[in-house]
Amino acid sequence: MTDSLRQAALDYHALPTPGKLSVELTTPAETQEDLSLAYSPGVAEPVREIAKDPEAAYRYTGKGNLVAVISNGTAILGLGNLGPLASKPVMEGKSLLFKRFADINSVDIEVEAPSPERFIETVAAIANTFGGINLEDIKAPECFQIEEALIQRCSVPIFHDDQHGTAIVTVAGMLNALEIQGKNIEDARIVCLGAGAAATACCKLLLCAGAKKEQITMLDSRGVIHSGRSDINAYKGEWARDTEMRTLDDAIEGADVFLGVSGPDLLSADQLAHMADKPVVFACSNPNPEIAPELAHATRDDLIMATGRSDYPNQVNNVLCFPFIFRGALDVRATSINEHMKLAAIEAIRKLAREEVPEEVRAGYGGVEMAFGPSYILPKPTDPRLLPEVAAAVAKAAVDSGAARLPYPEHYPLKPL
Ligand SMILES: NC(=O)C1=CN([C@@H]2O[C@H](COP(=O)(O)OP(=O)(O)OC[C@H]3O[C@@H](n4cnc5c(N)ncnc54)[C@H](OP(=O)(O)O)[C@@H]3O)[C@@H](O)[C@H]2O)C=CC1
Ligand SMILES: CC(=O)C(=O)O
Ligand SMILES: [Mg+2]
Repeated sequence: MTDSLRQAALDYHALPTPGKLSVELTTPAETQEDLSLAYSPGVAEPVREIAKDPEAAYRYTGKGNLVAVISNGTAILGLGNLGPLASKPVMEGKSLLFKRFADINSVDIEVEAPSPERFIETVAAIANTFGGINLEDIKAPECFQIEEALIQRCSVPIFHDDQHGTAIVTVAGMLNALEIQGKNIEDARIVCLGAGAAATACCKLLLCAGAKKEQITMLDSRGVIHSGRSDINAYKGEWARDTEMRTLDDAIEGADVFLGVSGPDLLSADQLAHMADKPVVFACSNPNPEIAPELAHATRDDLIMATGRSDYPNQVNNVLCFPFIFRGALDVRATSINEHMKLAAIEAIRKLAREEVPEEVRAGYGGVEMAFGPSYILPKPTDPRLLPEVAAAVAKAAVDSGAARLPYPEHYPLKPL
C-alpha cells in the first residue's frame, strides 16, 4: 500500500469523528410527553407486552432490523490472529455495509474469549436481542464448532460470513468466469489454496454447483491435503485426495482454476504460467491477494483475474452477499439461512452481472466501461439492483423451504436505496 493510501485510510477512520458508525433516534424525544412515552412511565407498556409474548419485541423494539457483527479477531481478513480489539475497524466496516447497502441497523461486538466455549456462551447469551448474528473473521477449525453450536442454541439466523457469504459470491463469480472462458465447472480442475473457513465453505458450495470432488485439490500451509497426512483435522480430512501431489507447484500444473483464500503473494508468476489455457484466478486474500493483478496480467493475457479488493476489476468479496441475504432473511423472519436461500442468492447475484450496468454505478468507479466479460464477472456492490433482486430471491427461497416465519413480504420487491 502506498504511503498516501495508508494515510488516507487512517484519516478516513479518524475523521470527522473516530470510527464509522453512530446511533440515531427514530422517535421524538423533545418534550415531557415524549419522554413519558419513550422512557418512564410509558416504556413499561412494551415491556409488559414482550414479557407476555417475546414476538412482541419485533413490534416494539428495533430487534427485527438489527444484526450483530461478532468476532473474536482470530482471522482478521488475511492478517491473522490479531485479537478482538484489532478486529473492530473491520467489524465496524461490516456494520457500515449492512446499513449502506440494505438499511439494516448493525452493531459490532468484539469478544475476548479464551476458548470457543466461552465465545459460544457469550454470543448465545446475547443473541436474542438481535434479528440475526453475522459471525466474522473467526478462524478455522473453531469457526465450524462455534457456528454449529450457535445454530443449535439460537432462534435467530446465525451466519458465518467468511464461510457462506464468501462461498456464495465465489460460486456466482466462478460460474460466470468459467462460462466466459468457455469451460464447465463439471470438468474444471480446481486448486484451492487455503483450507480454513472460506476455503472449506467455497469448495462445498462449488460441489453443489457441479464441481467434482476428485478435481479439487486443497492445500493448507503445509501443502496438499492428501490421504497420507496424519496432521490434519476432520474438516480438512474431508478434502484429502489419494494423490502423489504434495506442493502448489505440483497441484497448479494444468489447473483451470486457482482459488486463493489463504494469504498474500503465495502464487508466483511461474506457477500461474503453468496453469491450463484460459485459467480463472480468484486471489481473494485481503488486503493483499495471493498474486498481484499487475503481475498476473503481465504473466499471461488469457486469464480472468479477480481479487477481494474494491480497487481492481472483478471484486469477489462477501459484501456482495451478506447485506442482501440478511435483508431477505429478516423480512420473512427466517429462523436460519439454509442452502436453498444460499443457492437463490447465487443465482440472483450471478444473473445481475449480465444486465446493463446503471450509469450511476459506472460513475462511482471512474466511469469505466462495464459489460459482462473478463473484467466484469460480478455486479459491483454499489449496484442498486442487488438489494431488490437478492433479497427477493432469498425471501422467496426461505418461504418455499419452510425457514420463514412470515409470508413473502407484500412490500417486495424493495425499492433501491
Ligand atoms: N474476498 C473475500 O470475500 C474473503 C476473503 N477471505 C480471505 O481468505 C483468507 C482466509 O480467511 P479464513 O478462511 O477466514 O481464515 P482461516 O484462518 O480459517 O484459514 C486460513 C487458511 O489459510 C491457510 N494458509 C495460511 N498460510 C498459507 C500458506 N502459506 N499456504 C497455504 N495455505 C495457507 C491456513 O493454513 P493452515 O490450516 O495450515 O493454518 C488456513 O487453512 C484471508 O486472507 C481472507 O482475507 C476470507 C473471507 C472472505
Ligand atoms: C472480506 C472478508 O470478510 C475477509 O477478507 O475476511
Ligand atoms: Mg471476513
